[in-house]
Amino acid sequence: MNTSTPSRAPLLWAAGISKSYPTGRTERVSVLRDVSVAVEPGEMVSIVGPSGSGKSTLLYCLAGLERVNTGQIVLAGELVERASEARLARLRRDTVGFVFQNYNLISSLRVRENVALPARLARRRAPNVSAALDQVGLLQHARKRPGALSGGQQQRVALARVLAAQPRLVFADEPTGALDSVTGARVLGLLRDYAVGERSVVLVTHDLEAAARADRAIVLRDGAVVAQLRGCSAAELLEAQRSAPTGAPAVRDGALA
Ligand SMILES: Nc1ncnc2c1ncn2[C@@H]1O[C@H](COP(=O)(O)OP(=O)(O)OP(=O)(O)O)[C@@H](O)[C@H]1O
Repeated sequence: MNTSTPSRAPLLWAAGISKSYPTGRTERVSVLRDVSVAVEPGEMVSIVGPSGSGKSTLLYCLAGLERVNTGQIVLAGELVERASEARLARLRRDTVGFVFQNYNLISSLRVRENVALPARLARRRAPNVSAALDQVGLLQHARKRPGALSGGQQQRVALARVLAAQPRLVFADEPTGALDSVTGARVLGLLRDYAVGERSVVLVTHDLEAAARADRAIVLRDGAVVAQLRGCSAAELLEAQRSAPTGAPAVRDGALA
């Protein structure tokens, strides 16, 4: 693993991170092993791997939502391990947007209030809620409550909430999981377009076609990075997922972070 300090300042940099959970009084299950990742400004990175390989856990750790056991994460210039809970909460509020797999919308608030909330909490000036809802094709549902929407519509509200807040780093956990292929392609296009300038997107997905639209794909197996591919096809990702041996990261285009 390359754990040296990066030459260009990435928006997100993680070196040698490991994460385990207790499964009994003395036993632990190891979910992430010695994972190193860097995300540059303007980059869209996808994380793929079999079910249970640790994709969501990695996303949560990178976003500062889960603490790691070992290793370092630098998020927007801040060393996450050293940050107090309060500092970490501010960092997440000001820098990070997260599209959760289960949407995490507030059921008592209307759609437009849900979308406005993170931007308001971050004290950003008048978030453009209507534009964000329009981007995901849900402007006509702005006054409804989340419970009146389908799962796929709620997923798009969760994305609109992030788009309205305009964070520098967007983390999206299976953002097309509940969507039909046309709507899924539209959502991916929005995420793709978001990753420009100072802004980056990190995406977890089972959909290898979706993953291949990122600038770089990270392949996880058994909690370890087994390959990182830049500008690859879905077929190449499938092959990498199948064939790369655990513990021996494959690198293409010198893309290993
Ligand atoms: N809080 C926890 N306590 C114990 N084990 C956990 C916890 N969270 C995750 N795990 C375990 O970590 C492993 C990786 O889970 P994770 O959800 O990160 O995988 P994934 O690749 O995102 O899976 P999927 O594609 O099915 O969503 C799984 O075996 C899971 O059971």
